[in-house]
Amino acid sequence: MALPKREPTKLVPVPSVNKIPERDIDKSPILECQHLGIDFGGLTAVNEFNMAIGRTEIAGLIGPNGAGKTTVFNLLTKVYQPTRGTVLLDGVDTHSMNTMQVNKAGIARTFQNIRLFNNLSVEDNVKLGLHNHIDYGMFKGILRLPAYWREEKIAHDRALELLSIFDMQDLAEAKAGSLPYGAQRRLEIVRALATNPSLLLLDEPAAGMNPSETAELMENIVKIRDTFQIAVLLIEHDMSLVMGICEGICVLNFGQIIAKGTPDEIKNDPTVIEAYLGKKGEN
Ligand SMILES: Nc1ncnc2c1ncn2[C@@H]1O[C@H](COP(=O)(O)OP(=O)(O)OP(=O)(O)O)[C@@H](O)[C@H]1O
Repeated sequence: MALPKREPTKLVPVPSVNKIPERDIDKSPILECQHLGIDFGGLTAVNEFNMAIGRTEIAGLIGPNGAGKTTVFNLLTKVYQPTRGTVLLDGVDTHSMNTMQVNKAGIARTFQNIRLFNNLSVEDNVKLGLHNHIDYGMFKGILRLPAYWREEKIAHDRALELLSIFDMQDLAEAKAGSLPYGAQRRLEIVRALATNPSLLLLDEPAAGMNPSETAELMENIVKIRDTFQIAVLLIEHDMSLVMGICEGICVLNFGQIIAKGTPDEIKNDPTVIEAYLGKKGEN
């Protein structure tokens, strides 16, 4: 399947990161999941998962431990093939795509447990994400032709530009494994952004962060959405983050959607309170 090549978005200054726009979901969703489900032997981990996400929406996927949230991410990124249902990315069925093809088509993700190349530099970790989109060419690389150096310079400049989102450009030469925990989480997001996604999946981005790091992360997620004009779907247990920046929230319990709505609707939904928020101590 021929996928349209997307130009990387130019970074532009963001006037305000506090403005939450109207949900644009009805205009034309970037992602649609229809009757999505997966069984592992006798266990139905996810069933009848129906969700649409607007092109510049920040959406949340919440639910108790084991509810099926990461499994949904694994279905969207083709780590798992669904047992049933359809995923449409920008209207295109991802059924026949593998993980790499889904990434090229526009879905990038970070992981619950950080997965960086610890012995590579920060810059090289970002360049690995850029690789999908820059044509180094084997012979150009081996022979170190001028075109190789031109593309290498483009990759270097783009990596620093992306790192500057989190003010990490001065850390470009540091080993990824030497960074503090919060910075490693930020680097994972930068590396995902380097693949030029139209939908960014963040699996517990605030895990292990202190409240001030989480507040900064919230601003940065909004800034990323505003700058790149992309959609973000995040899994998070930190309700201040979810309720603070998500426009639409989907709640899973035992693999089933039990509620969907705006933060206010979710906060006041008795099923959610009983299944999840109540148990978490009225966050
Ligand atoms: N590869 C697999 N084989 C068998 N069962 C699996 C597999 N992956 C996930 N599961 C099961 O599917 C269910 C959902 O797991 P999942 O990790 O998606 O939950 P989660 O909502 O992300 O939980 P947490 O918040 O703890 O990360 C669990 O019962 C889990 O044991």
